[in-house]
Parts: sequence; structure tokens; C-alpha cells
Amino acid sequence: MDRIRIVGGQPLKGRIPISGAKNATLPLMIASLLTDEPLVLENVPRLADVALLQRILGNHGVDVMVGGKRPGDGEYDGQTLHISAKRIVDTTAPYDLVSRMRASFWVIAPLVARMGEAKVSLPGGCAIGTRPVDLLLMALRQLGADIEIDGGYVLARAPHGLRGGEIVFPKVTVSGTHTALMGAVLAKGATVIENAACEPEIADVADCLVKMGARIKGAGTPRIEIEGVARLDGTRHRVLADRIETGTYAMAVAMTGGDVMLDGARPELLQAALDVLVEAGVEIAATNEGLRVQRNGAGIAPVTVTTAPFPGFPTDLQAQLMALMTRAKGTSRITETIFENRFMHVQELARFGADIRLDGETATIAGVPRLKGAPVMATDLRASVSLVIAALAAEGETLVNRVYHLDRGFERLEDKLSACGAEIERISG
Ligand SMILES: CC(=O)N[C@H]1[C@@H](OP(=O)(O)OP(=O)(O)OC[C@H]2O[C@@H](n3ccc(=O)[nH]c3=O)[C@H](O)[C@@H]2O)O[C@H](CO)[C@@H](O)[C@@H]1O
Ligand SMILES: C=C(OP(=O)(O)O)C(=O)O
Repeated sequence: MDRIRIVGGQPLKGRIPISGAKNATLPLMIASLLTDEPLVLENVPRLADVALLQRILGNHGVDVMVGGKRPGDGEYDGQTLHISAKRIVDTTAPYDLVSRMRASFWVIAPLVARMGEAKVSLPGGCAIGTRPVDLLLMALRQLGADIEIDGGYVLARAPHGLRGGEIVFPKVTVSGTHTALMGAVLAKGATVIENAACEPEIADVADCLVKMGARIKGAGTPRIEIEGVARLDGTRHRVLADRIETGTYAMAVAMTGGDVMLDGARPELLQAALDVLVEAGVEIAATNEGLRVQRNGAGIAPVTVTTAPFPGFPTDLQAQLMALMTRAKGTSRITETIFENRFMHVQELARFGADIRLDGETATIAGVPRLKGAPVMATDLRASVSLVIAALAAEGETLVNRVYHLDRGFERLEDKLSACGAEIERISG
């Protein structure tokens, strides 16, 4: 298995191109199941999750052709996927594929909407919490699907098609909102989704669906109204910039000091996180090209932060912020409200000499003057990258094991960081 070797201590200087968002790409690829015409997605990041979803879609009979793979000029440009679900040959998503990536469960909504049935394995266990799918199933039931759970599979049936309905989420859920939206666009009649997730990736998927002929109002707000249509067309859509990748590199620069332009970043997608960085003493400037992040001289000021659904501070940046605060001049508090077990990085950060105390959903981080490199390993994507951030500022060498997690969500991480002066390399095998 590959490992990443980092020798800390170099300030980051230069430019980092921001890739297309993983969390928009995955539901956009899944939306291809809603039409028999080609969907062309541009700015698709080269990620393990994208490759796995290609396989999962392939199992349903979807053809995916990948353009833009040649190395050389423009190698940071995203890929273009030409996706055609002309004929769906299988409405079953099997355990061995779905258990590896949670978002693959979301194929259930377009399959039942278009084909009248779907059999999808319950998603696999995950290192950040229990992550049930009850609210996704509630949404499908509200749209008239008959739901049964048998042998670890969810069977959803709507032989005469889905029908519009009222879906009121008791808590904000991104997966639930994607499911409701993808079911409702092909349902007969009107649907209202209340307490919908407002994450930018929901709005991006809705934009694409509207280009495909869907009738959607209010995506990106807590109330979404959908008028079902009989069929959807193909279209071409460019995936929006990855706000979590943006925030991660901003925190890396905050950690090491330096001056980096995050090309193509869209600050309005992560204002809450940028506000926290400014409070911590980082200079942030939005420009036509993206986001310029600087920290020169001044130390890192401690912060108190609670994660929340968009537009709040994202849970997907919680681990990275914690890594940064290990070196703050004072004590920080970070409260995680979205996932009950998203603190797997705490014990790994301790290997660098960080001083973190956990009490329920709150971590108290007493900043230390220096970190020291160590062998580390994490069990989820954002936790893994928080270890990279710590390593970039730690004295000496760090080996990050289980790089698989990083490859799920960060395109060419070591290339992007080494281009800015970091001493970082992948050790294969
Ligand atoms: C591929 C993707 O886009 N993943 C993102 C998505 O995950 P995901 O869509 O899985 O996260 P949700 O917003 O659905 O989950 C939020 C909370 O609701 C709970 N819940 C969810 C569904 C359900 O049926 N029942 C239930 O109780 C979850 O356990 C969690 O505590 O949003 C999360 C929250 O912004 C991000 O951290 C993930 O990166
Ligand atoms: C938790 C994440 O992804 P997933 O929902 O695919 O597990 C993430 O992107 O941080």
C-alpha cells in the first residue's frame, strides 16, 4: 500500500489549482441514470471515488467515456466524462460495490424513478458515525415507493412510477435531499421538500437537472419545489469548485505560513471557514483568479468553532481545523454536531505531540509550540488530510499510511503541495 512521506517545516508558496468538487461529482454522475440521453460532465476530479462510481454505474449498464486524461499540458484540468445510461440492464447495486462508498447508495432514487424498481445494498459501515438511511427511505416512501429491507438490501418499488408528495426532513441531510430531489424530478405531480440541505453541491446538482429539463425552484434554500416531468434530456455541465479542498489548502497555508493563490476557488462557498481563518490571524483575499491565502510572521490565534450544515462551518473541515489549532497560541474548542464519531484524528494528532482532550462532542485543543513528525494512519478521508497538515509543520519526517483515504477525495495532493515547496512524496508499494 502507498504511503506519503513528508518532512515538515517549509512555508507554502505558489499556486494550487482547485479541482471540481467530489461531493457534487458523485450525485451528478448518479443523475445520469435519470435520462437515456448522454450527460457530459466537465471538471471532474481524478479520484478513487469517481473511478469506483464509474464501476457501479457500469454494473447498471451505463457507459462512461473519460476524456482529458493525457498527462502534460493542463494536467490539472478536470476530466470530462461522457455518461450514457441509454439502457439500464440491471437495477441491483450489489453489496461488494456499495459497501465501499456510501454515496453509491444514492443510485436508489433515480433507478426507482426511471425503472420503477431498485435493489440496493445498505451502505457500508463508516469511521465517522452510524450514518443511517432512514430519512432517504422516508423521502422515497413520501414519493409513493414501497420499501422493504431484505437480506441487507433495500428493495424500492413503484411499478407505476413515483408521485409527488410533501417531504419534511426532521434534520438537515445532504443525502436525503439528493434522494428526494432525484426521485421528485420524474414523479407525477408536485413535490415540496422542507428543511432541505442548502449545501452548494445540492444547488449544483439542481442546476444540472434543470438543464436536463427538470422543473425545480428553491434549490440551495431550505424549501425546494419540484414539478415532476415525464422525461429528462441529456446536457453538458461543469462541476463546481471543491470548497472542502479549498478550505483544506487554506488551512495548510495557515499552518506552515507562506503565500498561496488557490486558483479557481470560490470564497462564497466557504465563507464560514474563511471567517474562522481570519479570526485565527490568516490573511485572505478574494481575487478574480480565486483566493489568496497568507500568513507571515504572526502566530495562530485560538478559535471556538461548532460544525453546522451549510452555511455553517463544515464538518468536512473540522479535522483540518483541529490540526491547525494544535499550534495555536492558546486553547481552542471545536464541537462536532453532524457526525457523532468524527474524532478519529485526535489520537493520531497526539502522535505529533498535540494536546487534545475529548469530552463528548467537544474537543479542547491546547496549542503547543512545536509538533514532531511520526508514523500515522487515519480511517477516513478528512482525518487523513488533517495528518498531512500537521506533518507539513512538524519537525522531521512523517509517514502517512493508508493513503487510499486521501486518494478518495484529494486529486494529486502531493503534486499540488510539492509545487508550493512542501517536501512531500508518495512511496509506492
Ligand atoms: C458524498 C457526500 O456528499 N458526502 C457528504 C454528505 O454526507 P451525507 O449525505 O451522508 O450526510 P448527511 O447530511 O445525510 O448526514 C447528516 C446527518 O444526518 C444523519 N442522517 C442522514 C441520513 C439519514 O437517513 N438519517 C440520518 O440520521 C447522519 O447520520 C448525519 O448525522 O454530507 C455530509 C454533511 O455535510 C458531509 O460530511 C459528507 O462529505
Ligand atoms: C464523509 C465524506 O464523504 P462520504 O460521504 O462519501 O463518506 C467526506 O467527503 O468527507
